[in-house]
Amino acid sequence: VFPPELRFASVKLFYRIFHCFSSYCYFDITEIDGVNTNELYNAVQLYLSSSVSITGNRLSLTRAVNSSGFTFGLANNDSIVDTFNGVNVLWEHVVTQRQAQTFSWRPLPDEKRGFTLRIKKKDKSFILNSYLDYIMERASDIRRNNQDRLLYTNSRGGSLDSRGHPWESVPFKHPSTFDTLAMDPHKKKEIMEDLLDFANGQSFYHKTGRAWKRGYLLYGPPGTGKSSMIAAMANFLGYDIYDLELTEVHNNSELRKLLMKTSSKSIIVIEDIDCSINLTGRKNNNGSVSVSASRSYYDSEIRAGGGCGEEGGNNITLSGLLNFTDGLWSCCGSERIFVFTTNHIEKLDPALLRSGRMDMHIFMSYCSFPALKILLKNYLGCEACELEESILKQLEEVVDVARMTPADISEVLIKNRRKKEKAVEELLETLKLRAEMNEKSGVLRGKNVVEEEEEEEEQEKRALDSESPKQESEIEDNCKEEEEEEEEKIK
Ligand SMILES: Nc1ncnc2c1ncn2[C@@H]1O[C@H](COP(=O)(O)OP(=O)(O)OP(=O)(O)O)[C@@H](O)[C@H]1O
Ligand SMILES: [Mg+2]
Repeated sequence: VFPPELRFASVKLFYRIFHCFSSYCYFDITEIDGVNTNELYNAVQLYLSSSVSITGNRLSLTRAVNSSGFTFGLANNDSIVDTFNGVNVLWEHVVTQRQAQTFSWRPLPDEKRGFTLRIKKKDKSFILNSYLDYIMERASDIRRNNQDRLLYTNSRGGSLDSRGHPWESVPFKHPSTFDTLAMDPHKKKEIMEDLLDFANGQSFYHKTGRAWKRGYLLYGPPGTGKSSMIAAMANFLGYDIYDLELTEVHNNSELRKLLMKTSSKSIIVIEDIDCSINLTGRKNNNGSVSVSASRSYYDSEIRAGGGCGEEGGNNITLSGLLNFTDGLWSCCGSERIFVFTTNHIEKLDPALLRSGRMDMHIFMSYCSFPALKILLKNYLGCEACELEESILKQLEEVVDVARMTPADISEVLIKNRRKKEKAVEELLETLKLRAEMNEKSGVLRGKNVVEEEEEEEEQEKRALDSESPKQESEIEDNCKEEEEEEEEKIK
């Protein structure tokens, strides 16, 4: 009887009047917002899964890819009351059939899903300000607890995936933990406490006006557990790992984009920082110019200066990298840990080692006796007290002089892991042999191992505190010399 326009107008009027008298307001959170996935929808779903699992009679159950846990959900068109700081709200899960699709860039699901949040009008500002933030936070906690860690890599070079992400991820299942990590227990405890302080330190970082991030530099010979330590850190804190391949990054702005696409609660790793990019090598130890290093330094200068960056060329500069870890951009997320590893700390540019850059420098050294005990326990399942007193004593005497890495030792142990006695025997033999060799070579060069170690430490220290402006200008001078020399060679 009524024309459709009039019918529509009267329905609208009816709703207006109804809303004026109603003390509630409603918010729709749809699964797909235009063409984008609505992050809030997923967050609400996860958040409700934790409370719904206790109260609901009919629930939906899902298990995501890469996930080791199940997620409960509100069944279709079901509702639940949630309480936040004494305020009650009602959540309803609304599922309707989508109308036949017209043209769309992306195929949309047949069902249109969404949550409707009903709150009292008087609670509106309170709820909108803090409740939704709280939900996002809780959801990401739940996601992290349910899901296996992820390991991201930028090995694709600068190309993006279909969702515009520069990182590729795989489930991260490295079994290394602080329990299995063989190193001095005091040092280990110190690192674990430092990590915990960091993870629980939101208010501290906020109060002191510092960005919520921390840097660790792991250095030491190959096979001493630097990579294992990173895995242990990730497993300990439940963080994802971003393994940054610097050689795949072409310039500073690409580096910044990569950083912007990392999430909070993650460890950003640059392994072998001395090799992956020519930030160093401007000067080698004794001050003379190292040709291979200076050539690539020179080359990269030309590329940067001439603006003719070839495909695959690498134009990252030290200042770009420092901006990445230190500058304003480094704060575009929070709760992030940067870890750099190197086998040659003395090759690093002093600018990277300056205080405040890397908060903690951790030396991963050759296997010590306390570390050896951990390895024996891990590989043979035997506590030190189960071994003969005399054997233990011999092991203790010889292990430091042998200077074997935990990787070397675990190889010996793994070979005989079924026969404990034989494993320990062989280990002792190998250690003795190595110790003897070290002592001999030390004698031949007129030094003993301890002296050598001291020298090594001194070198490290030199690298650590070479910060004075004089030294910096020295480096610059050297660079110029280097360039001149190169130019001559090229001519
Ligand atoms: N401290 C350690 N505790 C337990 N296992 C270790 C330790 N160090 C090395 N290993 C064993 O040796 C293997 C190699 O160690 P890892 O890759 O961590 O060494 P790295 O210091 O990162 O070496 P590189 O400098 O060559 O990268 C690991 O798979 C691990 O099993
Ligand atoms: Mg490694």
